[in-house]
Amino acid sequence: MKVGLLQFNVRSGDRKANVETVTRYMAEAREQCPDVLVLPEMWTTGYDLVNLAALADDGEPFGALLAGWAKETGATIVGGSSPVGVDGRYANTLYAYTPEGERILSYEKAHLFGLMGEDRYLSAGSAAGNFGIGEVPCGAVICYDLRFPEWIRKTVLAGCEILFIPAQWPLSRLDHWRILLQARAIENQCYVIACNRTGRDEQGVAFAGHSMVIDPWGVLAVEAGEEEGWIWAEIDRDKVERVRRKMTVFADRRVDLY
Ligand SMILES: NC(=O)CCC(=O)C(=O)O
Repeated sequence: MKVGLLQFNVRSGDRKANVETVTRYMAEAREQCPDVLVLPEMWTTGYDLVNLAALADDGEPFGALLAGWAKETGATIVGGSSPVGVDGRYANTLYAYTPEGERILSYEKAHLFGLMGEDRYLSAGSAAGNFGIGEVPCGAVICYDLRFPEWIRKTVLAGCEILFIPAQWPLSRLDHWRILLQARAIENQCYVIACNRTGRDEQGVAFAGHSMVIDPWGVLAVEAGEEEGWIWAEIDRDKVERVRRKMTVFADRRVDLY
């Protein structure tokens, strides 16, 4: 499975510019014959939460754009997230689409990040983000969800060999980003595919980039720097099976204790 992660400088409040950027990169991705493409968190609008009512959509055209790119590239798209509003309730929502343009996941971020104002403007989701890419069981969480191992373990116990994590994670906590991603991969013995944004927002906050793919043994398969663009990795599903067989963490859990 060939996976591409796109990190770019998301323009706050400028949906048109962000869509243009991704459209340009999708044309580039097609040349790579990808299986899966991943986008960052809140890539359509950034964190312009004060203007949420004007910027959010009801799932369209966000969904139609992703479905179109999935068909155009022939890849499953794990489409990062966007503010989606229904009945005056807004959620940080992740969609995924098959290459045929069928939606296979709608996941709402479960843990709202107060330091970026999410708790004041957004509603939290409460359903786990399990889905499948063909026969491969996958899961997804969004950014701050990464700090909640219980939530991710629940997703993995429901069946997950590849965990996707779109993010807008600041450069000032790059060490947390890397350590937590590796820990989630090691403890859950699954691939972690984490796609972060780059650049600075309008308040001058710098974002880390450093999108990465980590294998089920915790080894970095690929890691971006801070520059914009695609990074690519090959996922070997057998590796998950080998690691889980070698070290029987799931069978060894003390479910009588916790
Ligand atoms: N967008 C987010 O959820 C950011 C989370 C974050 O920065 C953290 O340190 O956690």
